[in-house]
Amino acid sequence: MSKTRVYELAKELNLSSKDLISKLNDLDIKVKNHMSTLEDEEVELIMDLLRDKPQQTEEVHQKEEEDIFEDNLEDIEEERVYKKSFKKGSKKNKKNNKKAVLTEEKEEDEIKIITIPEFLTVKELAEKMKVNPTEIIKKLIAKGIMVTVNQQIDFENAAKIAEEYGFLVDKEEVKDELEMLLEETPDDEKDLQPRPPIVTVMGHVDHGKTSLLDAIRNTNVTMKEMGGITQHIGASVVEINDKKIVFLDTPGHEAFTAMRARGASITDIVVLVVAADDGVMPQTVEAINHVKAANVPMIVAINKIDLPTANPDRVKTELSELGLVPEEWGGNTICVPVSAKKNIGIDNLLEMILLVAEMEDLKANPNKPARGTIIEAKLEKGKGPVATVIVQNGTLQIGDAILAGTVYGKVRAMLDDKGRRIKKAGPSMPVEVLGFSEVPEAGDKLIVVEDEKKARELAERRKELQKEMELKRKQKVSLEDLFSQIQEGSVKELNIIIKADVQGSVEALKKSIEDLSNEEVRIKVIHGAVGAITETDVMLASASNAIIIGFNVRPETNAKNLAEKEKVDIKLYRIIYEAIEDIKAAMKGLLEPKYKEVELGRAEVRAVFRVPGVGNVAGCYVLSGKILRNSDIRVVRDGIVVYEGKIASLKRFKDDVREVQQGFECGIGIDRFNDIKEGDIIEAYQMEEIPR
Ligand SMILES: Nc1nc2c(ncn2[C@@H]2O[C@H](COP(=O)(O)OP(=O)(O)OP(=O)(O)O)[C@@H](O)[C@H]2O)c(=O)[nH]1
Repeated sequence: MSKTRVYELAKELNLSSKDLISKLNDLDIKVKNHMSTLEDEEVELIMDLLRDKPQQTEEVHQKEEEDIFEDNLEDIEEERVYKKSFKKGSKKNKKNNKKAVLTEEKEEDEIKIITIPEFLTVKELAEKMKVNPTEIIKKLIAKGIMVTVNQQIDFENAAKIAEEYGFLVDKEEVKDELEMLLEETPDDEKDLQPRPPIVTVMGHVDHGKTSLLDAIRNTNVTMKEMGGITQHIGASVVEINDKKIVFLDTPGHEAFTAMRARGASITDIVVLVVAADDGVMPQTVEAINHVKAANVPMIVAINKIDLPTANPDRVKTELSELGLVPEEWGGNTICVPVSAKKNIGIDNLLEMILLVAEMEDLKANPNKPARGTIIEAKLEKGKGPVATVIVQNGTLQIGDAILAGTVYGKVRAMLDDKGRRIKKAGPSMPVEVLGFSEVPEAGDKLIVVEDEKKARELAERRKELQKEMELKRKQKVSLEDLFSQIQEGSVKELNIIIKADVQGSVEALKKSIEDLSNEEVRIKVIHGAVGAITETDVMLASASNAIIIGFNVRPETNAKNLAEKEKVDIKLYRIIYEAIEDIKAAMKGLLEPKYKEVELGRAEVRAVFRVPGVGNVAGCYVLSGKILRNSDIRVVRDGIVVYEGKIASLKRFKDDVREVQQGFECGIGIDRFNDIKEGDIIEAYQMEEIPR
């Protein structure tokens, strides 16, 4: 018995295969695609039913046949290419130690996200999902959509297919001209040339960051030849073995993370200074955590080795305890002993920086218009707005039309770090640029555009957009919406910063919180330390999209304001169990806070009076908001909560009052708390029910 293929019958009936398939399906005759075969009875049945139906033109048929032919050919080709690329892909992935992509054996529970534009070809969709395009064509045909690999399908159909493969689908946003300009087109490998590394120095207070930077600048041969005149432009260039290294002049992880939070990650290598006589200190740990979060390579400079009390081995032991095992002990942390004061080991340190730079394979394309980042900017008398730019790719030249944030201009003059006028600045080079219309902001990206008119136009457009953007500003992850973000697939890793009153609590919280990781979300404590929540913590949270958990500590006022601005979620707890329960509940989507704390005001204790029969009364000045007689209060000493309770008495002079406003003095007696001290902050708050 001969078998008829769907497309043959379609031709016979002058129908498109798509129409025929849908009719067959209506008749409960299940066929998958145009290549499926039909039994004779089925052919007869359909012929009977469709005999009188309108005819399809010959051209449509011709086209369809051609498509099918082309389709089959391309399928074979695609299959070949696909197999090849898959083999290559998996090898490469293995090498890069990345998660294996796609495939027959892909993990079932892995969350896969795909971004699909308004229109894309079957081939593009197949590449995005790393599946065989033939499979997609089959699925589309089954839906009655006849396409070939190179034909476009719309977002809706592509999304349906992607969902069948278990992908979570995101729609690619249409980018406007500004965004397109900001997006850098990747360079061809052949156009890339090595560029100098950009280095930031970090470390604990007084461990010698500034001295080390000075020593580095002074050992520099070129500098000596030049007579050693440095001009402060925010970064300096040193040369060793004919190779350049760029040092950012503002040491410390605060500046580093603040830039990162603004999306300006310019540091290639970090030099962590640890004093050999003092060892690893709290800010050393903080710096390490900031660097780890940014995933930047780090070299340790063990400083002050000239001191008789220096103990480099102790530093190495302490570093090892933090997971930074020195190379000489079998690890991969480069440690260089130095003395900034006595000029020992500086050259060695510079050589190590070059070595790491080489391993990092830092490259850029000097032969194209520049892109860079503003690292400092100010208004200077006689010069107008000046800004230091670090060129990150391309070359900046005199006369270039530039755009940085909402500021535009034309490069009128450029000065290098030695104060010399220069005409062009290549990759990694810091230069002071004159010619901006206004003072740009540090952290702004600088791009070169075709002419000044365009730069001005774009700057103005950006100003308008800025207001909108301010509103739409990327909402960081918060505990309340964690669950929906997990479901959307936008959160796979939840970063947390822990600040607590004692180290024991930091450790306990860290352990219990990290244990909550499941297959959907990995919880990672990126930083944990003792003390109040600072602006730096908020910046780190902002840069790493983290939530801050404060245990028995409070945010500093500036940190609180910054958190609001940066949309960083700060959660404060007094009981470890509650913190853990909240995160657990948030991960399951069950977190429904019924009450919210509303701050009323803050008062500073300026004097403490002993009132016989009553106890201690705090003479206070209301710094902000107001203090209510019936408000809940907490006493905060150096950022740490020392007591929580109620007000026992609130007085203005001798009179009992119901409230005291900002800017007034008052006497506050605290219920069951006598240990009040000068300098304490009394925070007044109320619990408000949150409507569901
Ligand atoms: N003996 C000795 N003293 C050093 C060395 N390096 C720095 N110092 C001293 O250590 C002190 C602190 O050095 P700075 O360079 O100011 O340290 P810093 O890390 O920049 O300090 P902050 O900017 O306050 O964080 C100064 O008194 C320096 O003279 C060194 O190699 N040996």
